[in-house]
Amino acid sequence: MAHINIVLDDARSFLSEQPEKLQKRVNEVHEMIHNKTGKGSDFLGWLDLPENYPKDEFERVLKSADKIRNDSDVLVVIGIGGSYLGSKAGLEFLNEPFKQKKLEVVFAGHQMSGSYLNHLVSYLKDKKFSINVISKSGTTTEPAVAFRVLKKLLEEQVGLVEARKRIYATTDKARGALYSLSKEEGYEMFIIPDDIGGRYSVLTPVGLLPLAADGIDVKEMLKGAHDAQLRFSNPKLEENEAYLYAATRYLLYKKGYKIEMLVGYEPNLLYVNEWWKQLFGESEGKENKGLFVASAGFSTDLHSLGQYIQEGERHLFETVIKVENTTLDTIIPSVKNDLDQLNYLAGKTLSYVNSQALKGTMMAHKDGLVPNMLLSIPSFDSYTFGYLVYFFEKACAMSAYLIEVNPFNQPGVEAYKKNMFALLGKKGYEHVLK
Ligand SMILES: O=P(O)(O)OC[C@H]1O[C@](O)(CO)[C@@H](O)[C@@H]1O
Repeated sequence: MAHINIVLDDARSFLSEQPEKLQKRVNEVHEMIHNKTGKGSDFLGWLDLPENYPKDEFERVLKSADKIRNDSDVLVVIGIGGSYLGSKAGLEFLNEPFKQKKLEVVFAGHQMSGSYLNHLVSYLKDKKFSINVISKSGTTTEPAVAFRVLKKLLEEQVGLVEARKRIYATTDKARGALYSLSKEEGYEMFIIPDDIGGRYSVLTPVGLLPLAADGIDVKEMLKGAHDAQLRFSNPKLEENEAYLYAATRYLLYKKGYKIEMLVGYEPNLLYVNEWWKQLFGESEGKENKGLFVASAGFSTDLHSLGQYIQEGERHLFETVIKVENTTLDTIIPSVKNDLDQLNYLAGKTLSYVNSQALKGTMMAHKDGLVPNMLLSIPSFDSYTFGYLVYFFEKACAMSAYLIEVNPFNQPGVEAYKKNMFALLGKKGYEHVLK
């Protein structure tokens, strides 16, 4: 049975060719992925990771997570892009809003705001904290700067020896400044495998350590990913929802819909959107090709972007995530005088109202000539998160190969870095702005 359901009813009528017609091409790309013959095939380590997850490393992740919870009130996760978005998405997906936990997980090094870092330093001053610094290359400016500042703070707070026991480094197995520094200092180290790129790394220690430290059942998460791996190893479109999604978005793109919006109706999904945007944006946006990926949280954004989606330029389609069961709910009370005129909703749950908003919006957007796809997931649980991650990873590889780009590189992100380094006077970049 499919764990993610995909409903294409509101997309099909916009297509002249149906996704099932692409089966032959999908089979070819599937072979390319599984036989590792496509562009960038050195980066397919995520494909069977859930099945072959190294046991000893998994045990070390769990042990370190326990130690972090015992040592600290706060875990600072330092990383940017694929080195933080997956764990942030997982935390938001799985955690209950407003719940105070024994360990607080906060993020740093995901931007360059001096003000943010200054506030974080003040916040940490009278708290016990550990650091998980994550960088595959080990040389990315944002996390490196944040680490320099927070490492100093921790060393001043607890001394060099204890600080070394509270810093966990997740990086390459043999290269990069973070690798050398961590070896030198003797930090507990976790490896990001050579064949897994940053945006595909959430199921490696990149995501697992912060999530496990937060108390999330990462075993279940890997189980979900493993079941997705098994389901999506069959290329048949009628049994492979990841490929069906990829084929449909490809056909919509070919029809002139250049923007895909990922839409959720629960705030817990907001960072899944952010993670998904990096996954698809960095994988497909190259060689002047690729869907522009955007996102929205409804019904919030129906009161802002909703106007554009309904009546603006007709170049976008939506992929809507519906969560079938949210654990807690709110019943709308009945009031005597009905001054707010809401008694027609009395006794109904807010989830019911939300689901009618979803239905009504999909109908309205379809009428406004916006194709829609619906992905239903059962609930906010670790298994589903792992499953969803793998679903999008596999769909992304298929999607990028369908438009014939390398899903696993990101040459374009170097352009701004070169200019920035030249402007900052970094050695070796003097020629760039001449
Ligand atoms: O883990 P690293 O090497 O610090 O890289 C962080 C992020 O920066 C990029 O290399 C470029 O934005 C992403 O692909 C990556 O996820």
